[in-house]
Amino acid sequence: MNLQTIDRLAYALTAMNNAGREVVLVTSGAIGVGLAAQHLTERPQAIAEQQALAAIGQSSLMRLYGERFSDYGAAIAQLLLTHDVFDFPESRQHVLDTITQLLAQHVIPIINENDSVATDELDHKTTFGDNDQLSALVATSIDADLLIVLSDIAGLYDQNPRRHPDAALIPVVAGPAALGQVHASGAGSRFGTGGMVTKLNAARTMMAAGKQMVLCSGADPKILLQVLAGQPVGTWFEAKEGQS
Ligand SMILES: Nc1ncnc2c1ncn2[C@@H]1O[C@H](COP(=O)(O)OP(=O)(O)O)[C@@H](O)[C@H]1O
Ligand SMILES: N[C@@H](CCC(=O)OP(=O)(O)O)C(=O)O
Repeated sequence: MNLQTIDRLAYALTAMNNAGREVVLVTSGAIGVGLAAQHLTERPQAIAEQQALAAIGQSSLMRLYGERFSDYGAAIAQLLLTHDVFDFPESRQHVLDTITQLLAQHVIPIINENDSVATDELDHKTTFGDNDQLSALVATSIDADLLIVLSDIAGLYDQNPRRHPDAALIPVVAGPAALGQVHASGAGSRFGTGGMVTKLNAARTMMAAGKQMVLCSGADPKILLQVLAGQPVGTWFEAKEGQS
């Protein structure tokens, strides 16, 4: 676990919250923290083992967030969601009502997939759903102005920079037609799951809802403050051509 990054994330999100922004955090990490707790170095293949690790890791992850956010004086809450919550209007509405209440009370909702009850239906197949899509689903459902995706990479490149050192960062992708031209592939690290493909799916969801998304490095979460200041960091996905 990268405690310094979590600390900086808590700092940046609290600063945003204090400035009057409504902040919702979608976080991964349950399985990763579970792996560390069980002294494992590789993610197991079996779904049941991964679900058990998520159950172990999620509570530690939240304890950590709880400590860090309270250091900065922010209150947090946990929501664990599965994709089907959004398929049923009543359950979707209950989730939205909960988030609305939390935001009204200046509490920062922290959302992860409820990995231990997630099934292998939908597009989960042999793996869990990805938090890139979940974050886009949440962002569009709550009518968020902006989705910021913090990744292990500085943004979208014209080809996978792990394989092509001469790859160039794409600062803006304006509209679905431009997104259609982009090449991307799967996960870049041992712990990442979806790779760029799932991030582009998230961007597609945001664009379809007429919303912006920024993809940037999560190495130093203070980058969030730069994004909100409109600085040209990472890749900005605009809903339409000519918006940036
Ligand atoms: N065109 C591309 N631009 C940037 N990254 C790419 C691209 N194609 C594939 N990737 C890979 O996607 C990875 C990011 O996805 P992933 O590892 O799942 O990240 P995270 O853990 O942040 O969700 C990058 O580290 C990189 O290896
Ligand atoms: N819900 C899972 C992670 C899902 C996921 O999208 O992971 P990642 O690709 O690391 O963002 C967890 O908390 O471990």
